[in-house]
Amino acid sequence: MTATKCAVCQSPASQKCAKCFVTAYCSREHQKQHWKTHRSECSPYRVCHSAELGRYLEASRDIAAGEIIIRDTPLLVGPKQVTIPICLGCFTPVDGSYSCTLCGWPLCSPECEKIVLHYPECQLSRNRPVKVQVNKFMQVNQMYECITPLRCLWLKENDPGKWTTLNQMESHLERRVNTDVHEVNQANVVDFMQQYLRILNYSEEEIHRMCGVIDVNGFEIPGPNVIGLYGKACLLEHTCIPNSSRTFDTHLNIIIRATVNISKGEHITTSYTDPMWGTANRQLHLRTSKYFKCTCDRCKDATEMGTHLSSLKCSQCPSGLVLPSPTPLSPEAWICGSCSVSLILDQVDGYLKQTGEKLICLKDSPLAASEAFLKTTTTKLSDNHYYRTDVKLALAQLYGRPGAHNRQELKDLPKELLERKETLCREVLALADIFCPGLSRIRGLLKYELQSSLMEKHRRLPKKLKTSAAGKALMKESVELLNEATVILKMESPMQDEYQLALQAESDLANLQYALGKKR
Ligand SMILES: C[S@@+](CC[C@H](N)C(=O)[O-])C[C@H]1O[C@@H](n2cnc3c(N)ncnc32)[C@H](O)[C@@H]1O
Repeated sequence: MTATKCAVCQSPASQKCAKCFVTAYCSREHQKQHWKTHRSECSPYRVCHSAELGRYLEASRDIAAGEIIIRDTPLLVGPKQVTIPICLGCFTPVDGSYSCTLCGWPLCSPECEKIVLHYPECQLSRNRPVKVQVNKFMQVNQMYECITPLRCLWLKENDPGKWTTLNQMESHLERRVNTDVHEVNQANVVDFMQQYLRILNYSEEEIHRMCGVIDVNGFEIPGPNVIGLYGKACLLEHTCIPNSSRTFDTHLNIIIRATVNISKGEHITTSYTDPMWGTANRQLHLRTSKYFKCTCDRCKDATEMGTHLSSLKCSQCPSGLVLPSPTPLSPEAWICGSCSVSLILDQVDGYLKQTGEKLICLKDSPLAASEAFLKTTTTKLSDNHYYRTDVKLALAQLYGRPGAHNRQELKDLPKELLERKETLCREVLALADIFCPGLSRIRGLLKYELQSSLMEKHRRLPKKLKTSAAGKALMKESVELLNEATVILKMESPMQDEYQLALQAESDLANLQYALGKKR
């Protein structure tokens, strides 16, 4: 990532731009000469290092919300470790009807055989006396666990620059040894590569290191079951209230944008987990897959910035909330803030596990089952509890969207359900404002849903009320929400459903503006 050649004359460079710390020069004269070109591209970040975080990114100047901070091409992309058989050229599911004529790995067509992405495993799998044979389709197949590590290892001989970048990435290998994940990788990646594919030119340690690099640094690309490794974006540190968002373009480049204004000197952060999860779940995910303990302000605060996203309701006193104590980072018990009643950890974990299982069953049930879940959990979970918020988010999006179990269109939704949609949108949006502030995807989605319910409410007003002060305020709020939703969702990748919603929002906005213009 760090340039070592002068950006002007390509000779060895000893000085770097003091703003971005990325572009390098051999002399002050060449730096001055280059400034006219460099000014517009001067990176808005610099790479820093600390004992706690390792490498991280800091804003080298003020960055405005919405600005692109990083646009990074992948070092490599490959299937996620756990996947059904997919084409190793275009990543669509395969059924075995076509296989690579050179190596035997299933592909979807002869065209995909020519896709360069497939070269690494194709070349490396040819040591076998007979071609690779895959027999299990449409179900998770462990044979694919070796593909992305192989694509990393192949760079050793074929692209030393990328190989160096991969080896600078954190693998946490020493912490993975003797864990379940290491054991599984030994069997499904190392042994499989050495015994089945007969690939013997990489050490066991190198293979395990690449498995670690993928787990710690890989970005899941939405949609095609694919993970990507990116040399710059991997330097983003985690916080539980991030100031950037990520999306991918159709070439699988990653795009990191500021979701809020970031001042010069502030760290640029992302979230490795879902910011709408509660602290215990975020901590568990970070500990077991990224190998660190997050100590951000949110994680240290048992109330999660006053939202009580993880709190329970006390069964012994009317308004008490039960919180992890003495700190959510290492709880020893859960204690009511009002009456001090104490619950042991196993009791809380057991109840949450049971409730989580009920929540999973709601996925294909009628919306009334989700409402019943909210009703029954109201005495035990805080109003904003993450389980309840998860259900509210789903309901906020599903009310007014026709589908299974006779789900109705917005125009047919009974008045009380239209109001319910509005309430749910507002409740979840208030939490997203705190945990995913600014131009985040979830806020864009919720703003779109909220405006649709307000617009429908306005449509149902009697004619004379439409032009009353209340009617106008309703329309004004809807238009503002639609505008904001369009701006946010338009930043999404065209591969994402949200982008389609952005196009819908844009067309709704144009129609609305036309209609309003006509009325004036
Ligand atoms: C994707 S890498 C980030 C770049 C990494 N710091 C480096 O030097 O290559 C993820 C790793 O960075 C470290 N890290 C990121 N965010 C952190 C945080 N908030 N607290 C502590 N460590 C963090 C952890 O070691 C984590 O496994």
